[in-house]
Amino acid sequence: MSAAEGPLVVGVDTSTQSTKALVVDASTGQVVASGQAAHTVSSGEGRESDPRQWWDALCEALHQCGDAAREAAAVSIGGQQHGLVTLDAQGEPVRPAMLWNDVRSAPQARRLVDELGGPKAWAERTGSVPGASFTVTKWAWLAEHEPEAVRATKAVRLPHDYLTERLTGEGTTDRGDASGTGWWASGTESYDDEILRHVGLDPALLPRVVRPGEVAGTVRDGHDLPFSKGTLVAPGTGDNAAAALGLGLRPGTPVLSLGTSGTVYAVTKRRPADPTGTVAGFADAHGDWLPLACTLNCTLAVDRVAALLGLDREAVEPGTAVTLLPFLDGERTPNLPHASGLLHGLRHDTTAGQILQAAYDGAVHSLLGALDLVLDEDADRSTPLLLIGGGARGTAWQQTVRRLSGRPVQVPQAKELVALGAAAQAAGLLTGEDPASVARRWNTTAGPVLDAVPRDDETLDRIAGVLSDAAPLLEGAPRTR
Ligand SMILES: Nc1ncnc2c1ncn2[C@@H]1O[C@H](COP(=O)(O)OP(=O)(O)O)[C@@H](O)[C@H]1O
Ligand SMILES: O=C(CO)[C@@H](O)[C@H](O)COP(=O)(O)O
Repeated sequence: MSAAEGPLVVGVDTSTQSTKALVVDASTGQVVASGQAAHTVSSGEGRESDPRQWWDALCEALHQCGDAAREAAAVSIGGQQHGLVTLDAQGEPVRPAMLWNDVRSAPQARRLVDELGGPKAWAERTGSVPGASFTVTKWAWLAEHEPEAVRATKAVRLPHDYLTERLTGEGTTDRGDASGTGWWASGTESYDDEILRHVGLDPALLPRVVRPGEVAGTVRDGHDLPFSKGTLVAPGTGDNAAAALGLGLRPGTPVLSLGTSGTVYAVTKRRPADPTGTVAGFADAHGDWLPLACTLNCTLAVDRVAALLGLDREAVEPGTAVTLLPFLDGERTPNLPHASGLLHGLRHDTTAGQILQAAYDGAVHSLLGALDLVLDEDADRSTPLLLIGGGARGTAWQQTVRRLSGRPVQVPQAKELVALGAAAQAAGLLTGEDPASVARRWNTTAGPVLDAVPRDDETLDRIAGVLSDAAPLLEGAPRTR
Protein backbone atom coordinates (compact mmCIF):
# COMPACT_ATOMS: atom_id res chain seq x y z
CA MET A 1 0.00 0.00 0.00
CA SER A 2 1.12 3.57 -0.62
CA ALA A 3 1.67 6.01 2.25
CA ALA A 4 -1.12 8.26 1.00
CA GLU A 5 -3.50 9.90 3.50
CA GLY A 6 -6.66 9.50 1.51
CA PRO A 7 -8.00 7.38 -1.26
CA LEU A 8 -6.04 7.51 -4.51
CA VAL A 9 -7.51 8.79 -7.78
CA VAL A 10 -6.18 8.82 -11.33
CA GLY A 11 -6.36 11.85 -13.64
CA VAL A 12 -5.50 11.57 -17.32
CA ASP A 13 -4.68 14.16 -19.99
CA THR A 14 -4.87 12.69 -23.47
CA SER A 15 -3.58 15.68 -25.41
CA THR A 16 -2.39 16.14 -28.97
CA GLN A 17 1.17 14.95 -28.51
CA SER A 18 0.94 12.51 -25.59
CA THR A 19 -1.15 10.91 -22.86
CA LYS A 20 -0.19 11.67 -19.27
CA ALA A 21 -1.54 9.91 -16.18
CA LEU A 22 -1.22 11.02 -12.55
CA VAL A 23 -2.06 9.03 -9.44
CA VAL A 24 -3.07 11.59 -6.84
CA ASP A 25 -3.83 11.42 -3.13
CA ALA A 26 -7.42 12.74 -2.95
CA SER A 27 -6.84 14.22 0.53
CA THR A 28 -3.74 16.27 -0.13
CA GLY A 29 -3.40 16.53 -3.92
CA GLN A 30 0.06 15.00 -3.72
CA VAL A 31 1.06 13.27 -6.96
CA VAL A 32 2.24 9.82 -5.88
CA ALA A 33 3.01 8.42 -9.35
CA SER A 34 2.96 9.55 -12.97
CA GLY A 35 3.42 8.22 -16.48
CA GLN A 36 3.49 9.56 -20.02
CA ALA A 37 3.51 8.05 -23.52
CA ALA A 38 3.62 9.84 -26.88
CA HIS A 39 1.26 9.70 -29.90
CA THR A 40 1.90 10.53 -33.51
CA VAL A 41 -0.07 13.05 -35.58
CA SER A 42 -0.09 12.90 -39.37
CA SER A 43 1.59 15.69 -41.35
CA GLY A 44 0.70 17.03 -44.80
CA GLU A 45 -2.80 18.31 -45.59
CA GLY A 46 -4.65 16.90 -42.57
CA ARG A 47 -3.96 16.27 -38.88
CA GLU A 48 -5.07 12.79 -37.88
CA SER A 49 -4.27 10.23 -35.16
CA ASP A 50 -5.38 6.62 -34.75
CA PRO A 51 -7.50 6.59 -31.54
CA ARG A 52 -6.11 3.12 -30.71
CA GLN A 53 -2.76 4.87 -30.14
CA TRP A 54 -4.39 6.94 -27.37
CA TRP A 55 -5.56 3.74 -25.67
CA ASP A 56 -2.11 2.15 -25.99
CA ALA A 57 -0.54 5.33 -24.61
CA LEU A 58 -3.03 5.33 -21.71
CA CYS A 59 -2.12 1.71 -20.89
CA GLU A 60 1.60 2.52 -21.07
CA ALA A 61 1.26 5.68 -18.94
CA LEU A 62 -0.74 3.78 -16.31
CA HIS A 63 1.74 0.91 -16.23
CA GLN A 64 4.49 3.48 -15.61
CA CYS A 65 2.50 4.52 -12.50
CA GLY A 66 3.08 1.04 -11.07
CA ASP A 67 1.17 -0.32 -8.09
CA ALA A 68 -0.28 3.06 -7.12
CA ALA A 69 -2.70 2.93 -10.08
CA ARG A 70 -4.05 -0.42 -8.82
CA GLU A 71 -5.16 1.26 -5.60
CA ALA A 72 -7.14 4.01 -7.34
CA ALA A 73 -10.79 4.29 -6.32
CA ALA A 74 -11.81 6.60 -9.19
CA VAL A 75 -10.47 7.78 -12.55
CA SER A 76 -11.26 10.58 -14.99
CA ILE A 77 -10.08 11.42 -18.51
CA GLY A 78 -9.45 14.94 -19.81
CA GLY A 79 -8.58 15.23 -23.48
CA GLN A 80 -7.89 17.31 -26.56
CA GLN A 81 -11.17 18.85 -27.73
CA HIS A 82 -13.16 18.63 -30.98
CA GLY A 83 -11.54 15.55 -32.63
CA LEU A 84 -13.94 13.45 -34.71
CA VAL A 85 -13.76 9.77 -33.72
CA THR A 86 -15.89 7.49 -35.92
CA LEU A 87 -16.50 3.93 -34.68
CA ASP A 88 -18.02 0.86 -36.36
CA ALA A 89 -20.47 -1.60 -34.81
CA GLN A 90 -17.61 -3.33 -32.97
CA GLY A 91 -16.36 -0.05 -31.49
CA GLU A 92 -13.30 -0.03 -33.77
CA PRO A 93 -12.26 3.21 -35.54
CA VAL A 94 -13.63 3.42 -39.08
CA ARG A 95 -10.70 5.69 -39.96
CA PRO A 96 -8.17 7.83 -38.02
CA ALA A 97 -9.62 10.67 -35.93
CA MET A 98 -9.60 14.13 -37.54
CA LEU A 99 -8.05 16.41 -34.89
CA TRP A 100 -8.87 19.95 -33.70
CA ASN A 101 -5.98 21.40 -35.76
CA ASP A 102 -7.02 19.81 -39.06
CA VAL A 103 -8.15 22.77 -41.20
CA ARG A 104 -9.42 20.83 -44.23
CA SER A 105 -13.01 21.47 -43.15
CA ALA A 106 -12.70 25.30 -43.42
CA PRO A 107 -14.98 25.41 -46.54
CA GLN A 108 -17.60 23.26 -44.75
CA ALA A 109 -17.40 25.59 -41.73
CA ARG A 110 -18.11 28.65 -43.91
CA ARG A 111 -20.98 26.86 -45.65
CA LEU A 112 -22.60 25.66 -42.42
CA VAL A 113 -22.47 29.16 -40.93
CA ASP A 114 -24.18 30.58 -44.05
CA GLU A 115 -26.76 27.81 -44.34
CA LEU A 116 -27.97 28.00 -40.74
CA GLY A 117 -28.56 31.71 -40.22
CA GLY A 118 -25.09 33.29 -40.12
CA PRO A 119 -22.56 33.94 -37.32
CA LYS A 120 -24.90 35.67 -34.85
CA ALA A 121 -27.49 32.89 -35.03
CA TRP A 122 -24.79 30.23 -34.49
CA ALA A 123 -23.28 32.12 -31.55
CA GLU A 124 -26.67 32.49 -29.89
CA ARG A 125 -27.61 28.89 -30.51
CA THR A 126 -24.40 26.95 -29.76
CA GLY A 127 -22.26 29.62 -28.05
CA SER A 128 -19.77 29.60 -30.94
CA VAL A 129 -19.39 30.39 -34.61
CA PRO A 130 -17.90 27.09 -35.82
CA GLY A 131 -14.53 27.22 -37.54
CA ALA A 132 -12.62 24.28 -38.96
CA SER A 133 -11.75 22.98 -35.47
CA PHE A 134 -15.34 22.20 -34.57
CA THR A 135 -16.45 18.56 -34.87
CA VAL A 136 -19.57 19.38 -36.90
CA THR A 137 -17.45 20.77 -39.74
CA LYS A 138 -15.27 17.63 -39.75
CA TRP A 139 -18.38 15.43 -40.01
CA ALA A 140 -19.57 17.58 -42.95
CA TRP A 141 -16.12 17.20 -44.57
CA LEU A 142 -16.23 13.43 -44.12
CA ALA A 143 -19.75 13.20 -45.59
CA GLU A 144 -18.50 15.04 -48.67
CA HIS A 145 -15.12 13.33 -49.12
CA GLU A 146 -15.56 9.84 -47.62
CA PRO A 147 -19.27 8.94 -47.71
CA GLU A 148 -18.39 5.26 -47.28
CA ALA A 149 -16.77 6.09 -43.90
CA VAL A 150 -19.90 7.96 -42.84
CA ARG A 151 -22.07 4.98 -43.84
CA ALA A 152 -19.87 2.62 -41.81
CA THR A 153 -20.03 4.83 -38.69
CA LYS A 154 -22.21 3.48 -35.88
CA ALA A 155 -20.95 5.80 -33.11
CA VAL A 156 -19.42 9.30 -33.06
CA ARG A 157 -17.17 10.25 -30.16
CA LEU A 158 -14.71 12.90 -28.98
CA PRO A 159 -11.20 11.82 -27.89
CA HIS A 160 -12.00 11.78 -24.16
CA ASP A 161 -15.30 9.95 -24.81
CA TYR A 162 -13.45 7.25 -26.75
CA LEU A 163 -11.15 6.42 -23.83
CA THR A 164 -13.90 6.71 -21.22
CA GLU A 165 -16.05 4.30 -23.23
CA ARG A 166 -13.22 1.80 -23.49
CA LEU A 167 -12.96 1.93 -19.69
CA THR A 168 -16.69 1.61 -18.93
CA GLY A 169 -18.30 0.08 -22.01
CA GLU A 170 -20.77 3.00 -22.07
CA GLY A 171 -20.94 5.87 -24.58
CA THR A 172 -20.77 9.05 -22.52
CA THR A 173 -19.50 12.62 -22.77
CA ASP A 174 -19.89 15.83 -20.68
CA ARG A 175 -21.15 19.37 -21.27
CA GLY A 176 -17.60 20.83 -21.49
CA ASP A 177 -16.46 18.68 -24.38
CA ALA A 178 -19.95 18.51 -26.00
CA SER A 179 -19.90 22.33 -26.24
CA GLY A 180 -16.99 22.12 -28.71
CA THR A 181 -18.82 19.94 -31.21
CA GLY A 182 -21.05 22.56 -32.84
CA TRP A 183 -24.08 20.27 -32.45
CA TRP A 184 -24.74 21.00 -28.75
CA ALA A 185 -27.07 23.96 -28.08
CA SER A 186 -25.69 25.98 -25.16
CA GLY A 187 -29.06 27.67 -24.54
CA THR A 188 -30.92 24.40 -23.93
CA GLU A 189 -27.85 22.32 -22.92
CA SER A 190 -28.87 19.52 -25.27
CA TYR A 191 -28.01 18.18 -28.72
CA ASP A 192 -29.41 20.41 -31.47
CA ASP A 193 -31.66 18.24 -33.66
CA GLU A 194 -31.86 20.74 -36.50
CA ILE A 195 -28.07 21.04 -36.84
CA LEU A 196 -27.72 17.25 -36.65
CA ARG A 197 -30.42 16.78 -39.31
CA HIS A 198 -28.72 19.37 -41.50
CA VAL A 199 -25.42 17.44 -41.49
CA GLY A 200 -27.09 14.02 -41.67
CA LEU A 201 -25.94 12.79 -38.26
CA ASP A 202 -28.34 10.51 -36.39
CA PRO A 203 -28.47 11.64 -32.70
CA ALA A 204 -28.58 7.94 -31.73
CA LEU A 205 -24.90 7.77 -32.75
CA LEU A 206 -23.93 10.32 -30.08
CA PRO A 207 -22.90 9.66 -26.47
CA ARG A 208 -25.07 10.45 -23.46
CA VAL A 209 -24.12 13.78 -21.83
CA VAL A 210 -23.32 12.99 -18.19
CA ARG A 211 -24.04 15.77 -15.67
CA PRO A 212 -21.26 17.34 -13.55
CA GLY A 213 -20.84 15.21 -10.42
CA GLU A 214 -22.56 12.17 -11.95
CA VAL A 215 -20.75 8.82 -12.29
CA ALA A 216 -20.13 7.92 -15.95
CA GLY A 217 -19.69 4.22 -15.15
CA THR A 218 -17.27 1.77 -13.60
CA VAL A 219 -14.17 0.13 -15.04
CA ARG A 220 -15.22 -3.04 -16.80
CA ASP A 221 -13.47 -6.39 -16.92
CA GLY A 222 -11.40 -7.75 -19.74
CA HIS A 223 -8.44 -5.42 -20.29
CA ASP A 224 -4.93 -5.29 -18.95
CA LEU A 225 -5.20 -1.91 -17.21
CA PRO A 226 -3.96 -1.75 -13.61
CA PHE A 227 -7.45 -0.91 -12.28
CA SER A 228 -9.71 -3.06 -10.17
CA LYS A 229 -13.08 -3.93 -11.66
CA GLY A 230 -15.66 -1.48 -10.31
CA THR A 231 -13.31 1.53 -10.07
CA LEU A 232 -15.52 4.60 -10.49
CA VAL A 233 -15.19 6.58 -13.74
CA ALA A 234 -16.00 10.30 -13.71
CA PRO A 235 -17.48 12.11 -16.76
CA GLY A 236 -14.10 13.55 -17.83
CA THR A 237 -14.09 16.64 -20.06
CA GLY A 238 -12.16 18.63 -22.68
CA ASP A 239 -8.59 19.53 -21.75
CA ASN A 240 -9.20 23.25 -21.24
CA ALA A 241 -12.24 22.63 -19.02
CA ALA A 242 -10.19 20.05 -17.11
CA ALA A 243 -7.38 22.57 -16.54
CA ALA A 244 -9.97 25.11 -15.32
CA LEU A 245 -11.07 22.53 -12.72
CA GLY A 246 -7.44 21.74 -11.95
CA LEU A 247 -6.77 25.41 -11.17
CA GLY A 248 -9.94 25.72 -9.08
CA LEU A 249 -10.64 28.66 -11.38
CA ARG A 250 -13.01 31.42 -10.26
CA PRO A 251 -14.54 34.14 -12.47
CA GLY A 252 -12.14 37.06 -13.10
CA THR A 253 -8.87 35.08 -13.28
CA PRO A 254 -7.58 34.60 -16.83
CA VAL A 255 -5.57 31.57 -17.94
CA LEU A 256 -3.09 31.38 -20.80
CA SER A 257 -2.15 27.84 -21.81
CA LEU A 258 0.90 27.22 -23.99
CA GLY A 259 0.84 23.76 -25.61
CA THR A 260 0.40 22.51 -29.15
CA SER A 261 -2.55 24.91 -29.06
CA GLY A 262 -2.38 28.26 -27.36
CA THR A 263 -5.52 29.06 -25.40
CA VAL A 264 -6.76 31.98 -23.32
CA TYR A 265 -9.87 31.62 -21.19
CA ALA A 266 -11.75 32.45 -18.00
CA VAL A 267 -14.73 31.04 -16.12
CA THR A 268 -17.89 33.17 -16.31
CA LYS A 269 -21.44 32.95 -15.04
CA ARG A 270 -22.82 34.47 -18.26
CA ARG A 271 -23.35 32.23 -21.28
CA PRO A 272 -20.96 33.48 -24.01
CA ALA A 273 -22.16 34.25 -27.54
CA ASP A 274 -19.51 36.12 -29.56
CA PRO A 275 -20.80 36.70 -33.10
CA THR A 276 -17.29 37.54 -34.37
CA GLY A 277 -16.24 33.94 -33.69
CA THR A 278 -13.02 34.97 -31.91
CA VAL A 279 -14.28 33.59 -28.62
CA ALA A 280 -15.70 30.07 -28.48
CA GLY A 281 -18.55 29.89 -25.96
CA PHE A 282 -17.66 26.62 -24.29
CA ALA A 283 -19.36 25.20 -21.23
CA ASP A 284 -17.10 24.33 -18.31
CA ALA A 285 -17.22 20.98 -16.52
CA HIS A 286 -18.86 22.46 -13.45
CA GLY A 287 -22.05 24.19 -14.57
CA ASP A 288 -20.67 27.59 -15.57
CA TRP A 289 -19.12 28.76 -18.87
CA LEU A 290 -15.63 28.92 -20.34
CA PRO A 291 -15.25 31.59 -23.04
CA LEU A 292 -12.01 30.69 -24.81
CA ALA A 293 -9.87 31.71 -27.77
CA CYS A 294 -7.49 29.20 -29.30
CA THR A 295 -4.57 29.38 -31.70
CA LEU A 296 -3.31 26.50 -33.81
CA ASN A 297 0.32 27.62 -33.66
CA CYS A 298 1.93 27.83 -30.27
CA THR A 299 4.81 25.78 -28.80
CA LEU A 300 5.30 23.46 -31.79
CA ALA A 301 5.44 26.38 -34.21
CA VAL A 302 7.97 28.31 -32.14
CA ASP A 303 10.07 25.18 -31.57
CA ARG A 304 10.02 24.64 -35.34
CA VAL A 305 11.31 28.16 -35.95
CA ALA A 306 14.09 27.56 -33.38
CA ALA A 307 15.00 24.30 -35.15
CA LEU A 308 15.07 26.03 -38.56
CA LEU A 309 17.40 28.65 -37.12
CA GLY A 310 19.52 25.97 -35.44
CA LEU A 311 18.91 27.59 -32.02
CA ASP A 312 17.93 26.34 -28.58
CA ARG A 313 14.37 27.50 -27.80
CA GLU A 314 15.67 29.87 -25.09
CA ALA A 315 18.26 31.58 -27.36
CA VAL A 316 16.16 34.71 -27.96
CA GLU A 317 17.69 38.16 -28.41
CA PRO A 318 15.91 41.47 -27.74
CA GLY A 319 15.67 44.55 -29.90
CA THR A 320 13.92 43.08 -32.87
CA ALA A 321 12.02 45.08 -35.52
CA VAL A 322 11.27 41.83 -37.29
CA THR A 323 7.73 40.48 -37.37
CA LEU A 324 7.08 36.75 -37.62
CA LEU A 325 3.52 35.47 -37.91
CA PRO A 326 4.04 31.77 -37.04
CA PHE A 327 0.97 30.45 -38.85
CA LEU A 328 2.68 27.20 -39.93
CA ASP A 329 -0.55 25.18 -39.61
CA GLY A 330 -2.94 27.82 -40.96
CA GLU A 331 -4.55 29.76 -38.08
CA ARG A 332 -7.77 29.88 -36.09
CA THR A 333 -7.25 33.13 -34.09
CA PRO A 334 -7.28 35.18 -36.26
CA ASN A 335 -9.45 33.00 -38.51
CA LEU A 336 -6.99 32.36 -41.37
CA PRO A 337 -7.20 28.59 -42.04
CA HIS A 338 -5.23 28.87 -45.31
CA ALA A 339 -2.46 31.12 -43.98
CA SER A 340 1.19 30.10 -43.79
CA GLY A 341 4.04 31.62 -41.78
CA LEU A 342 5.17 35.13 -42.68
CA LEU A 343 8.42 36.98 -41.92
CA HIS A 344 8.69 40.75 -42.39
CA GLY A 345 11.31 43.39 -41.65
CA LEU A 346 14.59 41.48 -42.16
CA ARG A 347 17.74 43.65 -42.26
CA HIS A 348 21.49 42.89 -42.64
CA ASP A 349 21.93 43.28 -38.91
CA THR A 350 18.97 41.09 -37.87
CA THR A 351 20.18 38.17 -35.74
CA ALA A 352 18.78 34.64 -35.59
CA GLY A 353 17.94 35.19 -31.90
CA GLN A 354 15.84 38.24 -32.83
CA ILE A 355 13.92 36.21 -35.42
CA LEU A 356 13.23 33.60 -32.74
CA GLN A 357 11.99 36.30 -30.35
CA ALA A 358 9.70 37.52 -33.14
CA ALA A 359 8.19 34.00 -33.37
CA TYR A 360 7.35 34.09 -29.64
CA ASP A 361 5.93 37.60 -30.01
CA GLY A 362 3.76 36.56 -32.97
CA ALA A 363 2.38 33.51 -31.13
CA VAL A 364 1.59 35.46 -27.95
CA HIS A 365 0.12 38.48 -29.80
CA SER A 366 -2.76 36.41 -31.19
CA LEU A 367 -3.66 35.06 -27.74
CA LEU A 368 -3.44 38.35 -25.87
CA GLY A 369 -5.68 40.03 -28.43
CA ALA A 370 -8.50 37.86 -27.07
CA LEU A 371 -7.70 38.26 -23.37
CA ASP A 372 -10.13 41.11 -22.67
CA LEU A 373 -12.84 39.35 -24.68
CA VAL A 374 -12.90 36.28 -22.42
CA LEU A 375 -13.07 38.27 -19.19
CA ASP A 376 -16.17 39.95 -17.79
CA GLU A 377 -16.14 43.75 -18.22
CA ASP A 378 -15.76 44.36 -14.47
CA ALA A 379 -12.79 41.95 -14.10
CA ASP A 380 -9.85 43.39 -12.16
CA ARG A 381 -7.03 43.95 -14.68
CA SER A 382 -4.35 43.54 -12.03
CA THR A 383 -5.25 39.90 -11.29
CA PRO A 384 -2.28 37.73 -12.32
CA LEU A 385 -2.58 35.80 -15.55
CA LEU A 386 -2.14 32.08 -14.81
CA LEU A 387 0.39 30.60 -17.23
CA ILE A 388 0.13 26.83 -17.80
CA GLY A 389 0.93 24.12 -20.39
CA GLY A 390 4.34 22.77 -21.43
CA GLY A 391 5.50 26.20 -22.67
CA ALA A 392 4.94 27.80 -19.25
CA ARG A 393 8.18 26.09 -18.14
CA GLY A 394 10.17 28.20 -20.62
CA THR A 395 11.76 31.51 -19.62
CA ALA A 396 11.34 32.94 -23.12
CA TRP A 397 7.60 32.20 -23.04
CA GLN A 398 7.21 33.63 -19.53
CA GLN A 399 9.06 36.84 -20.38
CA THR A 400 7.23 37.30 -23.68
CA VAL A 401 3.81 36.93 -22.04
CA ARG A 402 4.84 39.30 -19.26
CA ARG A 403 6.13 41.99 -21.67
CA LEU A 404 3.24 41.80 -24.12
CA SER A 405 0.43 41.53 -21.52
CA GLY A 406 1.69 44.17 -19.08
CA ARG A 407 0.08 42.04 -16.34
CA PRO A 408 1.52 40.08 -13.43
CA VAL A 409 2.02 36.46 -14.47
CA GLN A 410 1.71 33.52 -12.08
CA VAL A 411 3.30 30.19 -13.03
CA PRO A 412 1.82 27.32 -10.99
CA GLN A 413 4.44 24.79 -9.95
CA ALA A 414 2.00 21.94 -10.60
CA LYS A 415 2.95 20.72 -14.05
CA GLU A 416 0.00 18.73 -15.39
CA LEU A 417 -3.05 20.85 -14.70
CA VAL A 418 -5.31 19.02 -17.14
CA ALA A 419 -4.55 15.66 -15.52
CA LEU A 420 -4.83 17.26 -12.06
CA GLY A 421 -8.25 18.67 -13.02
CA ALA A 422 -9.36 15.23 -14.12
CA ALA A 423 -8.03 13.83 -10.82
CA ALA A 424 -9.98 16.51 -8.91
CA GLN A 425 -13.11 15.46 -10.81
CA ALA A 426 -12.48 11.82 -9.83
CA ALA A 427 -11.87 12.88 -6.20
CA GLY A 428 -15.15 14.84 -6.24
CA LEU A 429 -16.99 11.61 -7.05
CA LEU A 430 -15.60 10.05 -3.88
CA THR A 431 -16.08 12.98 -1.50
CA GLY A 432 -19.15 14.64 -2.99
CA GLU A 433 -17.19 17.92 -3.30
CA ASP A 434 -17.19 20.30 -6.24
CA PRO A 435 -13.96 19.41 -8.19
CA ALA A 436 -12.86 23.07 -8.31
CA SER A 437 -13.06 23.20 -4.49
CA VAL A 438 -10.98 20.00 -4.35
CA ALA A 439 -8.31 21.69 -6.50
CA ARG A 440 -8.36 24.80 -4.29
CA ARG A 441 -7.87 22.54 -1.28
CA TRP A 442 -4.89 21.02 -3.11
CA ASN A 443 -3.48 24.55 -3.65
CA THR A 444 -2.70 23.80 -7.29
CA THR A 445 -2.02 27.42 -8.32
CA ALA A 446 0.91 27.85 -5.91
CA GLY A 447 3.92 29.16 -7.77
CA PRO A 448 6.00 32.27 -8.40
CA VAL A 449 4.31 35.52 -9.45
CA LEU A 450 6.30 37.63 -11.94
CA ASP A 451 5.51 41.31 -11.38
CA ALA A 452 3.91 43.33 -14.13
CA VAL A 453 6.20 45.28 -16.49
CA PRO A 454 5.06 48.12 -18.80
CA ARG A 455 3.26 46.66 -21.79
CA ASP A 456 5.28 46.69 -25.02
CA ASP A 457 2.62 48.43 -27.13
CA GLU A 458 5.12 49.24 -29.88
CA THR A 459 5.59 45.55 -30.67
CA LEU A 460 1.87 44.80 -30.41
CA ASP A 461 1.06 47.66 -32.80
CA ARG A 462 3.77 46.58 -35.26
CA ILE A 463 2.44 43.00 -35.37
CA ALA A 464 -1.15 44.22 -35.77
CA GLY A 465 0.00 46.45 -38.65
CA VAL A 466 1.73 43.59 -40.47
CA LEU A 467 -1.31 41.34 -39.95
CA SER A 468 -3.55 43.95 -41.48
CA ASP A 469 -1.24 44.85 -44.38
CA ALA A 470 -0.60 41.19 -45.22
CA ALA A 471 -4.29 40.22 -45.19
CA PRO A 472 -4.49 39.26 -48.89
CA LEU A 473 -1.43 37.01 -48.55
CA LEU A 474 -2.69 35.40 -45.34
CA GLU A 475 -6.23 34.80 -46.54
CA GLY A 476 -5.21 32.83 -49.61
CA ALA A 477 -3.68 29.38 -49.84
CA PRO A 478 0.14 29.32 -50.14
CA ARG A 479 1.22 29.45 -53.80
CA THR A 480 3.29 26.29 -53.48
CA ARG A 481 3.44 23.66 -50.79
N1 LIG B 1 11.05 23.60 -20.46
C1 LIG B 1 10.32 23.97 -21.51
N2 LIG B 1 10.44 25.19 -22.02
C2 LIG B 1 9.68 25.61 -23.06
N3 LIG B 1 8.76 24.83 -23.67
C3 LIG B 1 8.61 23.59 -23.22
C4 LIG B 1 9.35 23.10 -22.12
N4 LIG B 1 8.95 21.83 -21.89
C5 LIG B 1 8.01 21.56 -22.82
N5 LIG B 1 7.80 22.61 -23.62
C6 LIG B 1 6.86 22.74 -24.74
O1 LIG B 1 5.65 22.18 -24.33
C7 LIG B 1 5.00 21.58 -25.45
C8 LIG B 1 4.10 20.48 -24.94
O2 LIG B 1 3.20 21.07 -24.09
P1 LIG B 1 1.87 20.33 -23.64
O3 LIG B 1 1.07 21.31 -22.84
O4 LIG B 1 2.22 19.05 -23.00
O5 LIG B 1 1.23 20.08 -25.08
P2 LIG B 1 -0.06 19.31 -25.55
O6 LIG B 1 -0.97 19.34 -24.35
O7 LIG B 1 -0.55 20.11 -26.67
O8 LIG B 1 0.32 17.93 -25.97
C9 LIG B 1 6.09 21.10 -26.38
O9 LIG B 1 5.68 21.38 -27.71
C10 LIG B 1 7.29 21.96 -25.96
O10 LIG B 1 7.56 22.94 -26.95
O1 LIG C 1 -8.95 23.07 -29.89
C1 LIG C 1 -8.63 23.36 -28.76
C2 LIG C 1 -9.51 24.21 -27.92
O2 LIG C 1 -10.63 24.69 -28.59
C3 LIG C 1 -7.33 22.87 -28.21
O3 LIG C 1 -6.98 23.47 -27.01
C4 LIG C 1 -7.35 21.36 -28.10
O4 LIG C 1 -8.17 21.01 -26.99
C5 LIG C 1 -5.97 20.73 -28.05
O5 LIG C 1 -5.20 21.03 -26.95
P1 LIG C 1 -3.68 20.66 -26.67
O6 LIG C 1 -3.47 19.25 -27.06
O7 LIG C 1 -2.82 21.64 -27.38
O8 LIG C 1 -3.52 20.83 -25.19
